Amino acid sequence: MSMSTADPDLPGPAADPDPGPDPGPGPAPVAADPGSTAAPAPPEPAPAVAAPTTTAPPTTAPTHRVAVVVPAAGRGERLGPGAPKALRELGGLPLLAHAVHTLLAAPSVDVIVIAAPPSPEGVAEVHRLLSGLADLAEAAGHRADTRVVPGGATRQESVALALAALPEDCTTVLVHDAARALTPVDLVEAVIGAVHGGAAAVIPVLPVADTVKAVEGDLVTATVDRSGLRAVQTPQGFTRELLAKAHAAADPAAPATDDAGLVEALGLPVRTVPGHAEAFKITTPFDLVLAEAVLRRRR
Ligand SMILES: Nc1ccn([C@@H]2O[C@H](COP(=O)(O)OP(=O)(O)OP(=O)(O)O)[C@@H](O)[C@H]2O)c(=O)n1
Ligand SMILES: C[C@](O)(CO)[C@H](O)COP(=O)(O)O
Repeated sequence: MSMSTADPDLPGPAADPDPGPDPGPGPAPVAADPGSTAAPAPPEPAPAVAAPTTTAPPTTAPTHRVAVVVPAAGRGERLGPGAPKALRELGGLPLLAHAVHTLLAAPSVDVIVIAAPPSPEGVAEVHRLLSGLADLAEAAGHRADTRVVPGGATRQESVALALAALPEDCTTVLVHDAARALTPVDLVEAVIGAVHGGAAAVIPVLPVADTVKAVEGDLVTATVDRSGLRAVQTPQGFTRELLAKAHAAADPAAPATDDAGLVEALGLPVRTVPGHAEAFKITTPFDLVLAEAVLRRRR
């Protein structure tokens, strides 16, 4: 891939004149908004099975490619009734389209593997969405390898299924929630940079903004010292070897809420990099309102 974050060919927002409070030395918001000027191409007939979708493979394949696994199979129960969360709309496009467009705009990302909502309709919808994005990327001269697998019953299982579909030559792997639809491309690049810099497991984190209490029922039992606490985001980055080892040792019956947790369970170190406020996870209806506002401000 050879795409810059400020590529004028891609539909992206203008630089934000008022970026608002920054969480620290994290990356600045970037022009990676898939929804600002163009929607994906009209839906095309989708394949009946989850065949890999490959768009314009590079003419000379590098031997150490970077892959991003995108768990997108969640139902979005906290968002309320409706389609699987990754397929719900934000600014006229599915959350997953926003997330994938950002990954397509990240210069260091070579391969994207999506764990789709597991129903045949969900998988077909993700194929349709990707073909729309591929048209856009190709028109702009960008190349990315995209694959789709049906996701699993838990996030951990969805990630494991996507890992099984990774091309052999991917030696760095990021895991990135479709639900973090507005994550800046610079954060993706920062995580890849940290892995390439020698950290085998890397996660973006933010300080905890609120006072934190321990409770039993409706009674407070303690005020927790939050100075050593961090809220964790994605993308989380790993050497492929370590991530594969962590998933191989994982217990499907007691799934971890994030991939770094599996590395911690091995007793191995996980490094942090500064996260970004706009990489928040769209979980509740209020998060969707917030995301719409962020998108409007980018435009
Ligand atoms: N079986 C699952 C569950 C979750 N995810 C993905 O993991 C990410 C983080 O999960 P979360 O935001 O908690 O999504 P949901 O599980 O869909 O949310 P809820 O608990 O409200 O249903 C999302 O991109 C989601 O699609 C997944 O791929 N497979
Ligand atoms: C992986 C994650 O996004 C890190 O914050 C998060 O744990 C996933 O969401 P969940 O609500 O814990 O399933």
